Amino acid sequence: MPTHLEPPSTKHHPVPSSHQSHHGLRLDHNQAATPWTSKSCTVGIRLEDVKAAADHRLTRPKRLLTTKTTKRQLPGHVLALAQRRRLLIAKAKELEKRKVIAQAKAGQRGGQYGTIEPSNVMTDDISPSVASRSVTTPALYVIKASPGKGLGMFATNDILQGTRILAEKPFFSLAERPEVSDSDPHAPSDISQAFDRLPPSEQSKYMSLHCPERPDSSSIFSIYEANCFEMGSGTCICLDASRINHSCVPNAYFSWNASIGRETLHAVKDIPMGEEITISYCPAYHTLDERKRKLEPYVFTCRCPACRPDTVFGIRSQVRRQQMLDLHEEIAEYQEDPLAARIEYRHGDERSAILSLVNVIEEEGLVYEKSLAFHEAAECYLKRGLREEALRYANKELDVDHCCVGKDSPSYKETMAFFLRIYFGGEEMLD
Ligand SMILES: C[S@@+](CC[C@H](N)C(=O)[O-])C[C@H]1O[C@@H](n2cnc3c(N)ncnc32)[C@H](O)[C@@H]1O
Repeated sequence: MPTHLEPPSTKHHPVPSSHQSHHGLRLDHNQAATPWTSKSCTVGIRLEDVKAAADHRLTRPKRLLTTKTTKRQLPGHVLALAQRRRLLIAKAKELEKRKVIAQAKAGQRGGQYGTIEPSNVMTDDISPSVASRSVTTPALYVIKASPGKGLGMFATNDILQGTRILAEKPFFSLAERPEVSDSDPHAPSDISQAFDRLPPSEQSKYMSLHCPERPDSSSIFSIYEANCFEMGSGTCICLDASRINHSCVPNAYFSWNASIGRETLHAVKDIPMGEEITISYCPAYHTLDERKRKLEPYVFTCRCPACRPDTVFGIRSQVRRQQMLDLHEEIAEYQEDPLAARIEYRHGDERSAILSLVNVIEEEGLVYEKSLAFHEAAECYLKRGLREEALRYANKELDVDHCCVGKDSPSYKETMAFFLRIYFGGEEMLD
């Protein structure tokens, strides 16, 4: 089953050819190796964080004053940045205030990226199983029939982009055992033993989850494969999250947040009340045929806009997905051998290939994938000594990560660290 893979500390570019293991809702993108440089940071800018980090840094005078870069940049440049920062902070506060008002009007609680605490966020003083059960009357979504798809998750309010829709504790989990198989790190016996340890009432909840008809395997195994999510180095079942259906152009993003020990779901677009909330069970860097193959274990035919070759969007999507793959390869080539790449490819340099990739991703209506592209763009500008541009793209990366994983996610914090390293001195500051 498709699984959201959120590695604890790094993000990697997707490499379609090596994507083998999409069991359950395990999201593959984090797992994939990549010819691109691995990304060691994460998400969306909150100016308060920049300010807090800046203040923190300024209270560490020794390090500040012994930094070659800082000494060189203190005059004028720092003052201008500080001035700009003050203006941006004021603007961000105003925007935040407006968003809170808008969300209050929409009947939601909270009002910023990642700050909404939906009613299904469980407290630590109840067991995961009880907690999962308590997710029956969530504020932002309802689980109900989705025509042709079984059950699905639907927005009960207008949900703003970046809102944390769900933060669910695992119902039960399994440590990964790569020795079992590369593509399927869980032995059926691991799953049935974990199942046997559940109390009968929990077993019946487990058995009520969707079970694809697969004659080759037991129901307990098929249910796990069709419903499990990546969870650090293992996988888990979350009762509500398991009801989210797939779209190749999803409106939400699912990831494991190790800081809070929960699977989180964020709106990557504004989701109108009544709309189905969807995630992608497989990586975006796949052609239509490849996606079909990846989705086979789930035993359904995807009819999302990207999988409709009878529509204009569907036709164009096929071109774009191929472009994404080609650009991915081209960027890797520029990083490995720029001279050879310049002869072979039309873009002339890595930077313009990355910017083309960002455009294609945007046209395709994908969001999370932009984070990696923005990161590459930031690093690329940094390599050329174009710090302001690098900062601009690191800032965009931070925004995407903020929207997709939330500020409390370790990967967001890594992206913030990356952003701040550029902000405070560029590449020389990278340690
Ligand atoms: C993790 S479950 C999702 C919730 C499930 N619909 C339910 O009733 O519990 C995965 C299963 O949902 C169905 N499904 C998911 N996305 C779908 C889609 N886009 N179209 C049709 N069926 C879908 C498939 O049967 C798939 O095996």
